[in-house]
Amino acid sequence: MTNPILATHGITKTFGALKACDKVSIELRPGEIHAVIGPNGAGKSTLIKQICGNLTPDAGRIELLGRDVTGLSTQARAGAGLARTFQVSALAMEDTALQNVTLGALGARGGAFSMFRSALNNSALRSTAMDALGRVGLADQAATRTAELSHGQRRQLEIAVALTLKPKAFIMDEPMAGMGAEGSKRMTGFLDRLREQAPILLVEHDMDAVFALADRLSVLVYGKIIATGTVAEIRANAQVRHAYLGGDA
Ligand SMILES: Nc1ncnc2c1ncn2[C@@H]1O[C@H](COP(=O)(O)OP(=O)(O)OP(=O)(O)O)[C@@H](O)[C@H]1O
Repeated sequence: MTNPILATHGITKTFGALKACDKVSIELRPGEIHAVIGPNGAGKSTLIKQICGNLTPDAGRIELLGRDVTGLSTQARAGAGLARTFQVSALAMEDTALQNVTLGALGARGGAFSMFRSALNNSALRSTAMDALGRVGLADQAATRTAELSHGQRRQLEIAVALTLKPKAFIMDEPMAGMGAEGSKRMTGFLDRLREQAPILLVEHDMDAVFALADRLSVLVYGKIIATGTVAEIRANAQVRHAYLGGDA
């Protein structure tokens, strides 16, 4: 089997007496969307925070492209290719779409933030940024102020910023949150195409989106993965139906 792009090996995190993550092992393979689902408080955010470096596991390790990144900072992990999106929007609303992505590309090149205005005229950065905008379908909006973009377009713009870092894996935290039915449908189509750029570890409560997108799902309940499998396997899993999806799922 192909080597995973990202893997956790038995990561565990306790808060006092609570095991929020209990020996969680999960793999993200090339080209796949792997969804992590589970009831509120199951430990999904705790898992993502450990993968991205916002929380240190008590035990276990995290590997990106076979390299142990457990001890690395969030920035070092981002530099190594881990792109987390939708946690907090870092977009500058008064800047254009192109300016926002150019600043992202500047970050990718390790430039000092104070130099950023002159970077907006740097043609290499500009072409990297235009390429990223094109890849998320926002080339026509390059000169549009970010504040004028729709909610869904801003999410696409955040992904364009992430693309300038040449991500090896996307970690997405509820990309459908705050979207209406139409927006969710558009976003689903968008993420379906995005997996060609890098595989996606997806935490999402919108089950229609999850079932439409996920190649594999892992079900987290009380900090433990109770099942990993395809949509069909998970739907048919009696333990999952009992613990999470409800008898009729
Ligand atoms: N910093 C913390 N200190 C203490 N307990 C915490 C902390 N962070 C999370 N928890 C607890 O750990 C458990 C898992 O929380 P977590 O936020 O990871 O769940 P979740 O699956 O992401 O939930 P949701 O779907 O509601 O976002 C919960 O019981 C939560 O109250």
